[in-house]
Parts: sequence; structure tokens; C-alpha cells
Amino acid sequence: MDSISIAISKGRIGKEASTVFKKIGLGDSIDINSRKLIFKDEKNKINYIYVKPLDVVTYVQNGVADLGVVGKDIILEKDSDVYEIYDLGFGKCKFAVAGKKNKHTYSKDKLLKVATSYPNITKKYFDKKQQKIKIIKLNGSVELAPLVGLSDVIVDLVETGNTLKANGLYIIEEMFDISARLICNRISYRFKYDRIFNLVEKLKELKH
Ligand SMILES: Nc1ncnc2c1ncn2[C@@H]1O[C@H](COP(=O)(O)OP(=O)(O)OP(=O)(O)O)[C@@H](O)[C@H]1O
Ligand SMILES: O=P(O)(O)OC[C@H]1O[C@H](OP(=O)(O)OP(=O)(O)O)[C@H](O)[C@@H]1O
Repeated sequence: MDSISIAISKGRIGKEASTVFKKIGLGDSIDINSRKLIFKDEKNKINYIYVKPLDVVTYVQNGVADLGVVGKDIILEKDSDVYEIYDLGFGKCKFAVAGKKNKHTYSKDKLLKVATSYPNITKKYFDKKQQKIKIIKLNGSVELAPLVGLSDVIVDLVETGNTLKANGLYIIEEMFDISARLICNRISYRFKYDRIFNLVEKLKELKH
């Protein structure tokens, strides 16, 4: 049996991924509460590596990991050459443009200041609308930006809407839905197809 390595995003996605792998009998070695970064499952010949979301794609792209579990937001933001092979169905949220008013408050003849942690997704979205923007890249707490006058609007993930509500912000436009995905290195997909296929089958059974 080929051994495979799987990169898992730390944080929200990692927590759910660990539960899912345990449910299909392949995750006993994963302990997200430890400080370990590699979890070896000798019996099933799986090595899990536990890394930051954006780095999951890097490890898979470079073939250090055959597979990765990461949010669709990260895949879209980090234009890469990996296969997206399965929608895991957890980590559901959506991208939205939000601001202090719940209606379109911007126009094409005026530069729009947009705060976000996702500059590539934001640029692509507004380019399509032919809206000129200035991107203000932040690393978190993006909702603060319009409140203190750093930006006109934000582009960010919304799940329950609690963060927007708590800060007096409204959704202006919903952009698209996000969930966790299984990604695969292109070469691994060819050479370790059977193992990868089996894993996906097990994940599918869990969903039904
Ligand atoms: N409400 C949510 N807010 C943000 N991300 C969510 C939410 N629900 C699900 N997700 C998914 O979880 C991922 C982010 O997880 P988490 O917030 O733990 O990481 P992070 O803190 O953004 O990462 P980093 O440590 O790099 O800052 C996103 O990429 C997204 O796919
Ligand atoms: O709609 P909600 O359920 O409130 O979730 C959305 C919020 O969660 C995320 O932030 P996170 O908790 O990751 O903190 P951050 O701002 O530091 O990224 C995201 O960036 C939103 O701020």
C-alpha cells in the first residue's frame, strides 16, 4: 500500500477535519490539542501535517503533501495548480461585501476603498463589475475598517452574521458560498489514484 500525506489547515477547518478522519477510522493519530505538527498513522500509512490555511496549498502544490484539507476561500485567493477533488461539506460560510448601510452605496465614477484579507478575490470581483477600487489589506478584524474610516466597505467571510451585527454593519452584496475542500497534488492524483479514490469513497459514505 502506498503511503500518503495529508496537509490539514489549523483552526476551524482542522478541528472538523480531525473529527471527519476519526469517523472514517483514519484519524486516530491526530491530536489537534498537542503542539505536534506531524501525526503518523503507521497502520493506515498516512502522515498528517498540520499547517496554516494558506500553507496547505503550498505543501500540496509542491507535492510534499499528496492531499490537503482547506477552505475554498483559500483556494480561490491563492491561485494554484492543484486539483480540487471533493467538497467536504463543512466549514460553510459565504463571502460578502458589507458596509455601514444595507444598500449599494458605491458608484463606478468613484474610487471605492475596500478592506479585506482576500485581495485577489476582491480585485477579481470588482474588476468584473468594472468598479475601481483601492484595496486595504488587513490580517483580521476587518469589520473595524469602515467603523474607523479606513475603508468604505469590506469583503469578508460571513457565517452567522454575528460579527457584522455586533459592529453595526450590513451585507450589501452576497458574493459566493464557501466550504472545506479536499485538494490533491496533480502527480499524486495519477500515481496514488487508488488510495485517493478509496479515501474519497469513505468520505462520501460518511455524508450519506
Ligand atoms: N465564520 C467563519 N469565519 C472565517 N472562516 C470560516 C468561517 N467559517 C468557516 N470558515 C473557514 O475556516 C477557515 C479559517 O479558519 P480560521 O479562522 O481558524 O483560520 P484563520 O484564523 O483565518 O487563519 P490564520 O491563522 O491564518 O489567521 C477559512 O479559510 C474558511 O474556509
Ligand atoms: O458571521 P460570523 O459567524 O460572525 O463569522 C464571520 C467572522 O469570522 C471570521 O473572523 P475570525 O473569527 O476568523 O477572526 P479574524 O477577524 O481575526 O479573522 C471572519 O473574518 C468574520 O469576521
